[in-house]
Amino acid sequence: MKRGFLKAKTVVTPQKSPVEEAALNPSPFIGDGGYMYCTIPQDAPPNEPVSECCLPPETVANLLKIPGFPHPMQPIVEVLFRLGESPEKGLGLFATRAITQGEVLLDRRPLLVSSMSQRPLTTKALEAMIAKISLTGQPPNPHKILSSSMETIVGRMRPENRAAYMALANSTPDSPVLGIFDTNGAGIVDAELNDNGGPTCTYSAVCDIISRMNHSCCPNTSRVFDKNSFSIRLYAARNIAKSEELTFPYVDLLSCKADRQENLDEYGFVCTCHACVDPASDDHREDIHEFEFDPPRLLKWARDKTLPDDWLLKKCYRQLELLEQEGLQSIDEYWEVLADLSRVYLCFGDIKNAREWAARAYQCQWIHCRRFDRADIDVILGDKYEQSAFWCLRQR
Ligand SMILES: C[S@@+](CC[C@H](N)C(=O)[O-])C[C@H]1O[C@@H](n2cnc3c(N)ncnc32)[C@H](O)[C@@H]1O
Repeated sequence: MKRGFLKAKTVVTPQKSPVEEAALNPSPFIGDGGYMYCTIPQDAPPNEPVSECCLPPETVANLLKIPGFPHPMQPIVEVLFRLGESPEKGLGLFATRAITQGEVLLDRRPLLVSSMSQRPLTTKALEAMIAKISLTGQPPNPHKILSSSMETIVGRMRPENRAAYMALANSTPDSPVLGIFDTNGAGIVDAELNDNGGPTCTYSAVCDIISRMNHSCCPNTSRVFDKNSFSIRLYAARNIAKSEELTFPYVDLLSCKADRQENLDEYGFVCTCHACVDPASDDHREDIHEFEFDPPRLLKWARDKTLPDDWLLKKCYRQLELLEQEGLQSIDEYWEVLADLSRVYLCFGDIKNAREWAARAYQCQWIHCRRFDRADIDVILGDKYEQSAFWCLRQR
C-alpha cells in the first residue's frame, strides 16, 4: 500500500432481523392483516406481567371497556409443582404435594396471545392481498405471513419474556419463533375472551410455565382464561398425588384413539396414556359422548310416572362412573352430570342430596364459571331452591 493512502473501508450497516425491528417500536399499531399488535395491559409498570398480543381491534376495544381492566390475578400463596424431566417427553411439571380437586395451581398472564392463524381476513387485508397478486402474479404465502406476524409479536416482548418464549420446545421443522407458537399454543375459546360482540374467532396463547405441561388423554388439570385479569388460571381437575405429572389435553378428548393420535402427530409423539392403551376406552368415550344432557329430558322423566323413579339416577351414576374411570373430570360432561344429579334430587324434594351434588358441580370452577346454565346450581345452593322449576316435580 502506498504511504499516505488508507485502505478504503466499506461501512456495512448490519441488517436488523424482523424481531430486532419490532423491538424498536413498542407502541400499538394495526398491521397488514388488520390485526392490532399491542401489549396488554397497556402502559403497565415494569413489575406488572404483560402479554404481547395480535388481536382484532374490536376485541382489544372490548377488553378496555371492562371496568377496572385488568383485574388482579389470583394470588398463589404456595407453589404446588416443580419443573422436571419427564421420561420420553422432555420437560414437564410435577406436583410437589398431594393436590385436591379444584385447587388453583397457577394464575398467569400468557407471554403471547394471537388470533392470527384462525381469523378470516379483514376486507382491507383482502384488498391488499389482491393488489399484491395483481402486482407480482403470486399469491402471498400464508406461512410467511404467519411467520412474520410471530416475529413482530416476539420482537415486541420484554427481553425476559422473549428469553422465556425462545426457551420453549419446538417440535416442528419450522423456524423457532413460528415452531414454538405451533408447539405450545393453546386455544382460548371465543366466549372466554370476546363474549360481547367482537368478531368470532379462536385465539392461541403461549405461556412460560403452563406451556411446559405435557399431554394426556386423561388429564388431571384444566385451564380457564379470565378476560378480566387477562390471565390463564390452572385448576386441579381431580385429586393429584405427590410427584404425579400435571397434564393437559392437546386434542378433543371424546374423539376415538385413532383420531386423537392423528391430531397429536403434529406434536411429534405417540400418546401412551391409560386411555390410549385400554381397549375399552373408545367405547366408554363414545357412551359418554352420546349421553343426553338436557333439562327437557329431565322434565319428561319427572312427569312420566311410567318411568321408574331411579331411571335417570341410574343413567347419571353410570355416566359419572365412566367419566371418572376415563379420567375425564376436566370436560364439560363431568359438570353436566353433577348438575343433572343435583336437579334429579331436587325433583325428589331431597335438598340435602341436591345440595351435595350442586356443591360438587360448583367446585368444578374450571367449567362452572363459564356455563350459561349455572344459575340452576346457584339456586340450589342458595335459599330460594323451592322456587326452582324442578323442586318436588317428581312428587306432583
Ligand atoms: C407444549 S410442549 C410440552 C413441554 C415440553 N415437554 C418441553 O420440554 O417443554 C409439547 C411437546 O412436548 C412433548 N410431549 C407432550 N406431551 C407428550 C406425551 N404425552 N408424550 C410424549 N411427548 C410429549 C412433545 O414433544 C410435544 O411436541
